[in-house]
Amino acid sequence: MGIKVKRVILRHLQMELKSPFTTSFGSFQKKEFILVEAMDEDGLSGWGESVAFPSPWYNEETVKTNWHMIEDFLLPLLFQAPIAHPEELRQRFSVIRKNQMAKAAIEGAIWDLFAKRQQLPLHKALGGNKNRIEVGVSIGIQKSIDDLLRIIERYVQEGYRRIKIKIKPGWDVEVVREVRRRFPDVPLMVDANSAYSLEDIDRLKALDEFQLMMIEQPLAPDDIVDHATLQAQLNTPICLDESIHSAEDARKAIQLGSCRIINIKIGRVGGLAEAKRIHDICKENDIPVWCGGMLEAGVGRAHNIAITTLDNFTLPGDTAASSHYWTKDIIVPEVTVHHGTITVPEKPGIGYDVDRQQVDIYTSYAKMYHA
Ligand SMILES: O=C(O)CCC(=O)c1ccccc1C(=O)O
Ligand SMILES: [Mg+2]
Repeated sequence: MGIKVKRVILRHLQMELKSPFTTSFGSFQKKEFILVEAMDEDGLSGWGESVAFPSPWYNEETVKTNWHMIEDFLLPLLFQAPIAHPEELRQRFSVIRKNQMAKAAIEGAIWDLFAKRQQLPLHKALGGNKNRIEVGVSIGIQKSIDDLLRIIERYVQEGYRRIKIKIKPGWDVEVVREVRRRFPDVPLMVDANSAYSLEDIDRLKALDEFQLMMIEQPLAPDDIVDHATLQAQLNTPICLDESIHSAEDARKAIQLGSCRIINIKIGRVGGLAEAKRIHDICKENDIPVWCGGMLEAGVGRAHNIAITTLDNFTLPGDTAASSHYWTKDIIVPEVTVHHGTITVPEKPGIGYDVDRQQVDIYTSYAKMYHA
């Protein structure tokens, strides 16, 4: 008795961020994204969230390319035949090259539906084994070092398990030095979002003196070769984010020595099944992983919590509390963080109820598709 998806609703949502989030590649004031609702013949709904942004700054996908890929290619494949297990979608969607975030949005909704039909929380359906997860917080580039120090102070007091700060040329060594002076023991890491090249090797080596947990994605978003050269000359572990799009990428990066840690984002790698494969390959090779963030609303956040229960997610991820981003999230209850941990919900599926009223408030347009 496979899952027969009868209808899918795509909604385009816009949510104001509480404060702008600035990276080396650009600044976000608001979040614009696609919410996927997939309904089966019994009227159950599964939810997925595309993490593509409106502009192709982080990767090449956008909200509009995702809508196009989903509407014109992925939904016809989804409606083609019943689904015995969500892991089948990886194969079914493989005729479509790339477009991982579009695929993951659909696959995520089907995982939720699958878990609900089995009366299982999503984390159990994925094979996870934790009832709490540890989380950190990612802090954007600020106007001044003083502003940054004040913000870090607040999150350290709130109990977040590690602090990640965004860096770029001109906002790096001096900033990290001040942060370390003020917080000598806080678990600290930096994320460059590909703002450097091998020509900057001296600047990157200068970060070695600050006992950083890792440097995330210093070099180009598609590179694993230069990262291997860099890792050989750095003591600080490199963590890859943008460069890893699949389990195959992870295998090659590990073989080359391009990183010692991998950030797994469900959207970036094409879904939960691929995320699990990356987790497994990393585990076999003693490479710890953690769950990255894409400023997700509640549905994406819930998926991140579920995948983080797999046992090789040993480092705190970027899944901060709903209230860190939003005045009001789209799930009930919202995601809350206590002493730097999130209690994993035990209700079937993603474990949170989608607040349809709130979804309507944020929806600018929607379209329904029938099998
Ligand atoms: O709080 C979060 O969701 C993580 C924020 C973050 O670091 C990020 C946000 C947008 C795009 C890329 C990244 C990243 O991890 O590189
Ligand atoms: Mg990153």
